[in-house]
Amino acid sequence: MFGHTFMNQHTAFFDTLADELVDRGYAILHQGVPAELCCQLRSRIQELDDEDFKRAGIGREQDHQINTQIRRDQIRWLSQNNPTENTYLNWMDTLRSALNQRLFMGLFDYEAHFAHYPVGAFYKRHVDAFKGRTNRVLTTVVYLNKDWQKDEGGELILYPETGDTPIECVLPESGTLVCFLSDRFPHEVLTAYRDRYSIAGWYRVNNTLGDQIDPPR
Ligand SMILES: O=C(O)CCC(=O)C(=O)O
Ligand SMILES: [Fe+2]
Repeated sequence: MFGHTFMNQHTAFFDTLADELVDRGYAILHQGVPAELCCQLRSRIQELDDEDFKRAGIGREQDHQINTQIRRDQIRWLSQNNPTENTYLNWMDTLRSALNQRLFMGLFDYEAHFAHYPVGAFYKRHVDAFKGRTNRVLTTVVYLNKDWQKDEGGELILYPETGDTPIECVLPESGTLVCFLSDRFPHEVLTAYRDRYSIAGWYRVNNTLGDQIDPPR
C-alpha cells in the first residue's frame, strides 16, 4: 500500500523518531500522522455510534468504582475491516518495520483503540506495562483534535521513571504523535474540558510473558 516514493519521503521522519527513542526513550512529533489521514479518522469516529465506544477498564479489574477513579475514557478497538482504520494500521505497520530496521526492537505486532474523553474525563497517572509482565513495549498516542487550546485541558503529562516533576506536557492537537517505552514512563491525562479524541496503541513483542493486558480486550 505504501510504495517506494512514500518510503523515501518519510525516511527523515523515521530517522528522527528512532534517534529520539534512542536518546530519550520517547518522542513527540507534531506531524506524526499525515493530516489527510487524521481528517479521515475524524470522519470515521463521527460515523461510529456512541454505543460503539465502551467504558475502558483497568487490567482485569472488574470493580467499576475503582475504575472510574482512575480513568473515564471510552474506547473502541481498531479493525482492519474498515478501510480508514486499516489505512491507519498500515501506517503504524510501516512505522513498525522502520523502527525494527533502525533499532532491532523486534516489534511483532500492534493493537490500537480510539479513545474518547468526554468533558470531565481524565486518566490518572499510570504506566502502560510493568517490567517483565507484559509484551507491550512501545506506546503510541495520536491525537485527532483540531485547534486544541491550552485552556481546554486534556494534556498528556509524561513523568520520568522516578520522581514527580513532569518532563513533558503535550496538547492533544491533531497530527501529534507521542511514542514512548511502555514500561519506562508514568503518564496521565489531565481533565478535558472539550471532547478529546485520540488513538492509543501498543507495539508488542512476540513472547509468552504477556498475561496482563490492560485494558482487557
Ligand atoms: O491519550 C493520551 O494522551 C494517553 C492515553 C493513555 O495513557 C492510555 O490509553 O494508556
Ligand atoms: Fe497510558
